[in-house]
Amino acid sequence: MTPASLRIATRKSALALWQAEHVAARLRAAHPHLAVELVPLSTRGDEILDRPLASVGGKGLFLKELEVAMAQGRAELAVHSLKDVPAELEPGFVLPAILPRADAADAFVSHRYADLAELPPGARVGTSSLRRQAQLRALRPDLTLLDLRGNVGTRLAKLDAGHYDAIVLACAGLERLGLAARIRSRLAAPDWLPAPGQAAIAIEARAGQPQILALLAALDDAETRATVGAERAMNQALGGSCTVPVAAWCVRTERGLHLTGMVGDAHSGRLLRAEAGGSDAAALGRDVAARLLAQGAGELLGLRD
Ligand SMILES: NCc1[nH]cc(CCC(=O)O)c1CC(=O)O
Repeated sequence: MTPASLRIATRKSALALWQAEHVAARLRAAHPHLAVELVPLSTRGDEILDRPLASVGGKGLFLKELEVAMAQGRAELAVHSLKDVPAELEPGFVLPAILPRADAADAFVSHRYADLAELPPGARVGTSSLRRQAQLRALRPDLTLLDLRGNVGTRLAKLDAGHYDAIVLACAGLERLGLAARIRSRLAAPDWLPAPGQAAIAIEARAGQPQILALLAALDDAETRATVGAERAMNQALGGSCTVPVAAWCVRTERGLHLTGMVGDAHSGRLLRAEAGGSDAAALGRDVAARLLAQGAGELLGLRD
């Protein structure tokens, strides 16, 4: 039986609520008779704010409580930033829809400086992402990298309070929150790569409910699924989650999918890069992962903790 209403489990940050509202609006537009409501919840990833996420460990820190809500029948779906979704889902869960990707670049945000090159030697840059730290180290070994956790608003407030000369955030998050004016410059491919799946919103639901999954699949964007699928397959083959210094960027060209991948070391700034083309997203992801491993990526990934 087709359900008359759907409940969306979401985190309570402004960005998460924006994304859940966006999905709710898209679902109402696709299914005019469907009632859609939000179920805001707190996750461990939101509560632990005093440590870098990489040190908290455990994949899916932002997902667990939302999956519990779905398992207990308190919600039919959850909305996530795809980059926070581990390459391997918990058993019994699927991603019936991946929405069209927004700007996947990172943003350089600063009051005094227009871009990375303008920063004076030793400038203080805030980010707790090992992926961003590794790329900053590689491009500017002189910088002082400082931890910066919290939701987007908290991070901007810490920059505004003078704790940093610049910070790095996702462009997509700033744009969704109406904060695009804070972007001084974009850190983008080919010089800089995003997290696998960055800027894509994913819907998660329990497997085995064909009617519900069919309603949700109406929002799926096949093109985004293919490109982020390659990025996530690469990450999975490297054993990655959002807490390892792995970056990936896949685009569609006239000749098919093209994937560039990177593995870095946040301390030394050593970066390994590989790229390849292909037609099958999963095979392409494994291909680029194998090229990175052949260059010694396993050692870098093992070194990180
Ligand atoms: N880790 C937090 C997170 N998860 C997704 C986004 C941005 C939105 C997106 O990538 O879809 C952010 C904020 C950031 O990295 O600045």
